Amino acid sequence: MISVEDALSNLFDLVAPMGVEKVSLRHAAGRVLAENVTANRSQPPFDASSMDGYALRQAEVEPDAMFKVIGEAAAGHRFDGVVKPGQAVRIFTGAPIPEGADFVVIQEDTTRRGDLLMLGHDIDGKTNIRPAGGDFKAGDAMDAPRILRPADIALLAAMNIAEVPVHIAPQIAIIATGDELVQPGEMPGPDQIIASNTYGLAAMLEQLGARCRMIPIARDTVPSLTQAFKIAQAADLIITIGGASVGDHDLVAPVAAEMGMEQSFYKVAMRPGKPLMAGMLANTPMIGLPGNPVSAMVCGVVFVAPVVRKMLGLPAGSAPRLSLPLAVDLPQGGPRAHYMRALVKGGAVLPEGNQDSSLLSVLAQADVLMIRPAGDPERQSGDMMDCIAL
Ligand SMILES: Nc1nc2c(c(=O)[nH]1)N[C@H]1C(S)=C(S)[C@@H](COP(=O)(O)OP(=O)(O)OC[C@H]3O[C@@H](n4cnc5c(N)ncnc54)[C@H](O)[C@@H]3O)O[C@H]1N2
Ligand code: MOO
Repeated sequence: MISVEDALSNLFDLVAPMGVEKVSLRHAAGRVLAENVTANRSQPPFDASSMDGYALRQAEVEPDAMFKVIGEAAAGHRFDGVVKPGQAVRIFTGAPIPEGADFVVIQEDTTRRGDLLMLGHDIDGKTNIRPAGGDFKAGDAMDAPRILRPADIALLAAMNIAEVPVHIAPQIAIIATGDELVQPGEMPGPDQIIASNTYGLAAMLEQLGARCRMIPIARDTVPSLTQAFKIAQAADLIITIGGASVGDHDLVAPVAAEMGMEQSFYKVAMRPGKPLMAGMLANTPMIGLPGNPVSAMVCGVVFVAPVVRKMLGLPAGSAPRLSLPLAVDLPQGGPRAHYMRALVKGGAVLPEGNQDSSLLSVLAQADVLMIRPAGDPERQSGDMMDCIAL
């Protein structure tokens, strides 16, 4: 049995970041930027008015000063002439500042009659001009890697980057194993249940940006599992669920071995999730998750999601932690790290009463996984605990 940390580091050794493809900006949200990109232009590309008003010379601003309005500058339509002493140009937000002007008086501070403009008495020193390149300059970079958020998409658009280099989404094959399983929506026999954790895992990994393919359920026979592995082999990562333990029908390890899998490790000192295995099947990394629904989902959070993040080009690291005070006292922990389903109440973390690894209802209402390291001592209410948000 190896530690969670060693298991994760072994898993990172099995995978490499995916290659790069260009996608249109419209399809880049949520993808991982793969190369630094640089702005094709500056924004704003010219000194621009930030208000509706009049462009003139700041040196001439004083109470009751009079100007002659000689033209208009609107967004998309600059004023071509030069503003000379005693002159002003009607200007609107977003318009280029005309040559000669260095100040915009907002229209609320003016009185206009025909071509004549008179300033009011309370004009402050704010120029109301956005300088050229004040947002970003041509050549400014957005650095990779980076998960592109909506604000990044807006920035890339303003930089006039219509095609974005992103990491190719890994294709993940998910194999459920077991004679007892049917797909959601099917009619289960009297001894059967519905495959659930495969769906939870696919949702988790697709949310990160992977593409998941549900392989037909492998039955508890060597030919059926062999067939499932063959179908899955074109994927970038194979995940099996179930059949990982020591029972007579737990065939994942022997069948994978028969097919030439180079095992990286088997069994991790954690609960739930002990019978986790991983290795290379031909050239495809494979992770075998335990079948208990909560075990598979916890292993998804602790191991598979970080592996997928590495494949997506993000830094290899464990799931992000937050630190929360414990709401209750806890007796000494066991020899395996315990990833406890827990609620967050009033800012404190409260482990749920029943930690059985079959209880999806408990997992679904949990806010965090609270981590008790292997050999954790007795804990008092108020002790700070590492948690992973769910
Ligand atoms: N003698 C021992 N028995 C078990 C041990 C052990 O160390 N010694 N470990 C236990 C632990 S811990 C776990 S976890 C399970 C893992 O077993 P498997 O990975 O072989 O999983 P299965 O036996 O196939 O299934 C376990 C359980 O989960 C249900 N299951 C399986 N796949 C799915 C699915 N896709 N969706 C929903 N539910 C699924 C399955 O019906 C079983 O109820 O082994 C313990 N036993
Ligand atoms: O480790 Mo099992 O995954 O405890 O239920």
